[in-house]
Amino acid sequence: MPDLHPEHDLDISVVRLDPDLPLPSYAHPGDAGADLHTTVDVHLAPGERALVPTGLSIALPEGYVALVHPRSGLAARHGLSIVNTPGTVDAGYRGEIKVLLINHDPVEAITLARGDRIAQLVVQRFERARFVEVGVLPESSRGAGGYGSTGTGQGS
Ligand SMILES: O=c1ccn([C@H]2C[C@H](O)[C@@H](COP(=O)(O)OP(=O)(O)OP(=O)(O)O)O2)c(=O)[nH]1
Ligand SMILES: [Mg+2]
Repeated sequence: MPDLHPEHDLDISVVRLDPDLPLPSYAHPGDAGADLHTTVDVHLAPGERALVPTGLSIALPEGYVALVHPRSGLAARHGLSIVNTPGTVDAGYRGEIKVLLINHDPVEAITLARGDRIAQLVVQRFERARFVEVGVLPESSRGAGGYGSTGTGQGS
């Protein structure tokens, strides 16, 4: 798959714990999410969840995080999602990346086969914050408004 901007690519070391399954891969140039595969067959009854192995361990450079996101097609068609979406893979984590899948469909079971694409990994830079305690916060236009404070219509 040709890259849109190969100069922007970031090398990430990957160990395949299951050498028969592929590395994470982007379906199209410019995609944010690289697909992850299950190494096992999975059967999820309605409402059931399972921690599913991907057969991958990675070493992210410091200052990067990998987020495990659901795939929208599986979500729309079958109600498949991730309990802790997005899952957070820390830069120091060397264990196997796992996906906490859940079947949100009220009646249909979901069956996945070893090798199926179950989630997508988005690699991002992040800021490490220093939490500086103060007595009073600077004012802002929003203030403490939230949870629907601006309404649900077309606006003012
Ligand atoms: O969807 C996920 C979420 C996390 N992890 C791995 C990588 C991450 O670095 C580690 C810990 O995740 P998190 O911090 O979300 O879990 P925790 O419950 O806070 O556990 P811990 O106390 O180990 O941080 O588990 C995954 O493989 N998949
Ligand atoms: Mg944690």
